[in-house]
Amino acid sequence: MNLPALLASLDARAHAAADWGKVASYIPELARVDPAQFAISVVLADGTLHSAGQSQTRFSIQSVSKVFTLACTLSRIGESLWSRVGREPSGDRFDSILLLEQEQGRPRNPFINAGALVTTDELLSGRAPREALSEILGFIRAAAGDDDIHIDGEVAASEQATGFRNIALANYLKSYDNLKNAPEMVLGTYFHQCAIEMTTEQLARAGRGIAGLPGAPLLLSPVKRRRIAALMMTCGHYDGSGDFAFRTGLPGKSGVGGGILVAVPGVASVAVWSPGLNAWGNSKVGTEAIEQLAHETGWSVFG
Ligand SMILES: NC(=O)CC[C@H](N)C(=O)O
Repeated sequence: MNLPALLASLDARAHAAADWGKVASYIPELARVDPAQFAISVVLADGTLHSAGQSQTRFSIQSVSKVFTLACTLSRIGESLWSRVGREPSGDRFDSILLLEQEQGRPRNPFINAGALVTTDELLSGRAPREALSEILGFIRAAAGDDDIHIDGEVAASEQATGFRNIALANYLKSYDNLKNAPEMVLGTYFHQCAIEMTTEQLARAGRGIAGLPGAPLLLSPVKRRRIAALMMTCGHYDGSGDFAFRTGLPGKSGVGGGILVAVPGVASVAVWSPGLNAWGNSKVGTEAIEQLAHETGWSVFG
């Protein structure tokens, strides 16, 4: 397989796309992003990095951050997280409130917004938001081996001003006693973690540990990385998780900024970015590129 040529062909194919999908419009800063952009980066088990497209362009990782927050929270408190958050796909949109009432304020999984708010609440546990955020950023920087990874304050402020659904979710969780900290503190931390910006190269490197690549910084036990990857597979694309698994056979976590982090256990860590989204709120062209990559390489957790 000639990976550089394959990635170049994915870039060319992306730019031939008649329909890039629609950028997220509910966060004003993201609504301004040009959808006609594409980047893909792959780190292989031998440590080599291969990219095509705008792999030096920083984008808002949004919900891809939930993977790293979950890793930090599991490292901090371990299994007790699961008394407050489930591990089942929700079958609903990422920002849905529907099941929260039926299930007494215990979110289905850590990747839908309600579950991510609880996970962030655990990480916060009485500390100042700045401390929890520096733990998340510290984890990502160490995982990527790169300190030049930061939070875009304008994106965070933009979501803080308009994130009424998340504000509703946090208050609803609090009413069920499933937030320990004040909703404003949790929301502030969550909006800032979502506003971390990275290039696909940085994200692919940060995903090496979750993919279990040799030589990755040892930040996660094998059990934790397998569990995180299992949740990516079953819940990482919300109500589009089944479709993503069917099309790619790989665990992935998407964000409304158009990024997707994909783990090919023991083989590769992949990051793709294209800001236009499909109907589920996952990168449209990014998903198509991962589908094609999996098809051409034969990469799949199903052998
Ligand atoms: N799917 C996402 O990426 C959602 C993240 C976004 N910050 C939100 O909470 O709505």
